[in-house]
Amino acid sequence: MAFPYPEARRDDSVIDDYHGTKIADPYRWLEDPDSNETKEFIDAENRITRPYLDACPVKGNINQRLTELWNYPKYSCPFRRGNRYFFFKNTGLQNQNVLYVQDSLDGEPRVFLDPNTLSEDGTIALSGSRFTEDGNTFAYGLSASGSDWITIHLKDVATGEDYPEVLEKVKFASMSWTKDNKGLFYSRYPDQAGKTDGSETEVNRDQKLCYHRLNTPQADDVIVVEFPEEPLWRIGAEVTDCGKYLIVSPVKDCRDNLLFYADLTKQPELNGKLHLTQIVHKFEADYEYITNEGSVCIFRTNKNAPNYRLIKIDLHNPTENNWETLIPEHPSDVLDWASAVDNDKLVIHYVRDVKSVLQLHDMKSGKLLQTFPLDVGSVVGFSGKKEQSEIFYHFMSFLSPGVIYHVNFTNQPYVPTVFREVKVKGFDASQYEAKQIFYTSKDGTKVPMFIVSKKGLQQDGSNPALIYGYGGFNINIQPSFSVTRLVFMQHFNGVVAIPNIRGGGEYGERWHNAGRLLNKQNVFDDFQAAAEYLIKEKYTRPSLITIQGGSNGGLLVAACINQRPDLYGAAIVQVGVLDMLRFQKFTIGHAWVSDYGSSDNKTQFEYLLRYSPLHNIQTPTRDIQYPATLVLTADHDDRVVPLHSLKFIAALQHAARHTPQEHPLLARVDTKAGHGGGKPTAKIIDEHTDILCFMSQALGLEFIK
Ligand SMILES: O=C(NCC(=O)N1CCC[C@H]1C(=O)O)OCc1ccccc1
Repeated sequence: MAFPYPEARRDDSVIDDYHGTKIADPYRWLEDPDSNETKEFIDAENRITRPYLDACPVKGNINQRLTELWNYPKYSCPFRRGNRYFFFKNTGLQNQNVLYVQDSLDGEPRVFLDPNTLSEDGTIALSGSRFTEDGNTFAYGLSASGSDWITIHLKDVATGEDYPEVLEKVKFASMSWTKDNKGLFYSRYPDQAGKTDGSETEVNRDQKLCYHRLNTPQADDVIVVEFPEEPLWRIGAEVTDCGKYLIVSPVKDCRDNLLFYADLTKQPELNGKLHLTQIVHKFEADYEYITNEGSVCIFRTNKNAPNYRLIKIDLHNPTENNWETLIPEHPSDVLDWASAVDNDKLVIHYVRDVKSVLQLHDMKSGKLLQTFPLDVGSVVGFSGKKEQSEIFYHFMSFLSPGVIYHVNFTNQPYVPTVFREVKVKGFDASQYEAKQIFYTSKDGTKVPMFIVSKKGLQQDGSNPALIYGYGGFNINIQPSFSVTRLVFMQHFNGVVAIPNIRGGGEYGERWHNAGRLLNKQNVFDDFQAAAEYLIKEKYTRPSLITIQGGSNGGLLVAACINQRPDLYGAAIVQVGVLDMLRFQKFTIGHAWVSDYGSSDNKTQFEYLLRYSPLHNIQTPTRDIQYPATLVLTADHDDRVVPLHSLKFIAALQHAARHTPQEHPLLARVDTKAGHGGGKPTAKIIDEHTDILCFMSQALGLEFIK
């Protein structure tokens, strides 16, 4: 079916010079989100995509099943603040989760904050929140249309009334109250010319750490930390459990941070710049504050420990040769997070071959006290505090949406009890199976992969497969429950495959380093080898494979269809990073150089040019054409600005015009939506309906009732 793709103007006068190499960028004009020409291009793309998706004969069935299965109650772990309990709940199809408050764990829940009342279409979302130590004041961020920008609001917990002030120009902010409950530290950007609603592309720079006193205007806030000579740094800050110190952790990209601390008892007035003592002087590792006993702080770090370890740093003598190891690096398990509980214990989450392990350790000695039993899956939620004698944790797997466990430390032995178990109407987990296999990648590396499907599927190559990948930024893709994948398995006999490709953090820093900078091609090789494994083992065949990824995963999918268009039947490229020569010029893109490098560096430019999706588009021939490809983005995505997707689809459609390319190459550009965070349920279901419709249409998949 030849498509009348929009004819996007090609401005051949735009030629960039990278270290002597000339690179054309004919769709540079698509980088202006506000030009009429860009808006018309977006409308033209949606005008061909919408009818194609709506023509899907089983769209109604797909949408109905997604909606039915989605409609199960979702809960967060309860958490205690002051003398109240709180928890998030979604009855099933609510656009945004609702925050409830109880006077006791089995008290009658009352709505505390319902973001659904803040907008008709659910596009106002809660994004970050912090209670004061006494639990009487609640700071919360609101984001609109999926943007990373938030406004901070302050609510009196007892009355539910908001204080008058609203804190603006906040993004990538840590919020941390002083223990006197009178104010909070937060990070903000300076006022900038032009709009800041998330549809702009200007670089985020010059972030400051401020202190806000409750019930005063933001204009009176004080800049307490800034690094004016480092405009790209983001400033993390956290008041220690004891309230005496402020830990300040600047980060310049997406890994490694410095460490400073301020003794708040020596500068309690907080009316100017804080005096900082520097602890870590080089960007060479991650350091994350866990808790402290007096001046001795516990940090999680990968310094000399690629699988991470816990160390103790005495703020009174913080030089590295005085650091002590509290919990040494495990030879294979990755120390993913740690949390102080019950005054003298640490709950520690490990990732072992991509599966969760949850342990209790003695805070003083580091000694293992107990391992909490878990099925194969992930701990996706946790609540507990140093001074509290109970914890909750939320377990999830491919086939279970969630069990919340409760552990009370007031009596031995510490036995987890089921606090809440959620069932999904119309889903019988016993009909499905999830397994983990290890396959061999191009360079011989063993890569784990989860394979989930109906039990008893014939391995005769006749099943459609959906391969999802990410592959970057030290992110672990652990088992999770997905209604959309359930519909694909139940109604298309689909096989869902999740390869844990390099670039992620599944095997610590080594795995991350093996998939970034000049090793990035390993990520694509791993993903392509996953498809080849599924074909060889007769789970599926190329024309029935869909590959899917978002953001860095969108880069993965787009690079893979450029490199191996023959291997797949369909490709879903969500909010992808697709112009690898220019990503650092927009919003927070400069932070990604830790994984990608930068075209400003000659060696890295030459490497980036070899895989950048926008710069490696092939011309389809009779023998080899692109798989059916759907590129998705949205107008308020200020994490990965939509220009990546717009330039890519324009170039792809241009390459395909007047060639034997028959499979559709389409773009779906949503409005009042962003990178994904905070997306209302209605929009998520619409988007997933479209994705399954695209797969069904493109691969000719029959819907099994
Ligand atoms: O840019 C990122 N993270 C990396 C990111 O979002 N990436 C990296 C590549 C594209 C996109 C993605 O994969 O989602 O985070 C910015 C941030 C958020 C919160 C606090 C501090 C800093």
